[in-house]
Amino acid sequence: MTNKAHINYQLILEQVFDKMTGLENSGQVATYIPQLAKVDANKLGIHLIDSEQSHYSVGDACEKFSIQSIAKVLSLTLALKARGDSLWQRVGVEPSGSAFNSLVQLEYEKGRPRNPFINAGAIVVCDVLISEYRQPKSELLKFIRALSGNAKLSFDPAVAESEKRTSYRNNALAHLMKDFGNIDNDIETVLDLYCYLCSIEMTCQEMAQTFMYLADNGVNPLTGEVVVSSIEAKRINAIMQLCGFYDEAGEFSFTVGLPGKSGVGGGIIAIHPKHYSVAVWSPKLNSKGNSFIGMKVLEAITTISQSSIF
Ligand SMILES: NC(=O)CC[C@H](N)C(=O)O
Repeated sequence: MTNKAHINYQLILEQVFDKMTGLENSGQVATYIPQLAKVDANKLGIHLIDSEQSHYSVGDACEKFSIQSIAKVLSLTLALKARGDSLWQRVGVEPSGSAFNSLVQLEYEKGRPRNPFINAGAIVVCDVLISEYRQPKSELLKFIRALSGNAKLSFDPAVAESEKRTSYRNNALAHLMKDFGNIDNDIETVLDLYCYLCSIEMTCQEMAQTFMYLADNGVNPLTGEVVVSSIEAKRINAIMQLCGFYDEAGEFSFTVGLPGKSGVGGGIIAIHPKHYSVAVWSPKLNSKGNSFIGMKVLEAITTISQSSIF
């Protein structure tokens, strides 16, 4: 990796953090998963790791939160390792332009989700993981623990069970896809894995570390292990760029200019390939389900440091 030498990221993060405390946050915490509504809405953490493995941190960067849809990048990576290019027969790589849990396109497009980051696509990816692994939950944890360097990372069963009880839309998506022949396994088993996947908890620091393989051509910089080929890392970043924010992917590209992925827990991961990975957490969401302050933080970081991919 090359380094954007001499950028003082710590100073930039502190500047950005101060700027955010003065900003009105008109977002709302997600309440449709009841357990998520219990979070302290005023948290803000940012953590950046550069190409030399230097860490920069401000605010609540060491507090755990529910990573929700950000985990879909990790399940996709594991499924790609198992299936390679044949995975794309089941799920596409086009932006949806729709909400993360929308049903509309799925019927028109015969049960093949537009991409792996909308709920329908991530549910198909979970179906693939169940077909590939005897114990997909442990396999996922093993994979994510190796990336993060933390052998204790885990699911939050309270969040997973809370989501399972209220997962009406995800049930509808899974049933529709089963009808089109795009779900092989039992729907309850698939949704169980999906809800546990979304319930993984991490701190901003752990998240920035976990995703460093996408800043480092597919290599886990902690171990030197090749997680995916550089071509696959490029492709995953490309899908994040185009699909990581649902119907706000254009806005994220426009204002931030990095591949990224959001979750309804208020987290966002963004990658500057070959330079850094940055995680931000602020629980209140805008109307598209993306962290209101998180988007502003990343816009400020790429603007002040003049380091976007564009
Ligand atoms: N955008 C998200 O983070 C959504 C994930 C959430 N678990 C859901 O399925 O609704």
